Amino acid sequence: MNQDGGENELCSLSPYIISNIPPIIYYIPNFISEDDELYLLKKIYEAPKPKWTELLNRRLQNWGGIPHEKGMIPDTIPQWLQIYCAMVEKLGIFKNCKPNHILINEYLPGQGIMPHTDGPLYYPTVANITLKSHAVLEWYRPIGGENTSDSSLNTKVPETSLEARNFARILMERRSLLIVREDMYSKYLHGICEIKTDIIDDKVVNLSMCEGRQIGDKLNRDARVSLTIRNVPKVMKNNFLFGRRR
Ligand SMILES: O=C(O)CCC(=O)C(=O)O
Ligand SMILES: [Fe+2]
Repeated sequence: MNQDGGENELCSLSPYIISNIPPIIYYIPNFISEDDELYLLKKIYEAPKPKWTELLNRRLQNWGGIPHEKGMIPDTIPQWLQIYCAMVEKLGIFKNCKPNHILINEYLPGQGIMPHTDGPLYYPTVANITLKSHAVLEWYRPIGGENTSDSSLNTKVPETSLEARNFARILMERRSLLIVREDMYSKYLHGICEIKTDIIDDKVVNLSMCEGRQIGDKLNRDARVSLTIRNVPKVMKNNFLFGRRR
């Protein structure tokens, strides 16, 4: 897409809004080039081993500081990541603030992330770049958040089950950008299932934006690396870190 800045950056994103879900998610295929993807992967895998935090179902690199209720102690973001933060910032999705935090997740086939919301430590907009392999992001209503006015949603499965609360799937292809804001950020939960193959079905709400994909496709996962780019509004000032200056 054209990444030139301008007065109406958000308007230029309107063709990328995913319809038939609550506001707002933008899906931008081919946001970065193949060369950018290779460059990012090279830099990510060059990071020293201690930069990785191993979790049970994925591993991650944290850049920019550790978000904290009392304020994040800011850490330098390397130039190779700042380039992509700037590309995202140009879209005009962070009003009066800039991306200052990047989480890099690596998922092997069969790994995923539990349903969650990103929470109040962040400005309520998240941008996510997918590298190396696709993923399917599952969306869930919160418990007690069922829409009873829609009879098609009435099923025999109790609404407390994850299956019953799962109302949409988004296919994130490699090199794409996903932007989540508003109710989809603050109200609904997202997660990635711990499976090795994704089956494309009619719950995939952005299928028409994914060239060459159709219902029934079986997509085997490779290792996927994602960049989650956010703003942490509360940051410690230097003089808090080193005591009061005299
Ligand atoms: O890897 C992804 O695409 C999702 C990551 C995520 O949800 C998070 O880091 O909060
Ligand atoms: Fe998340």
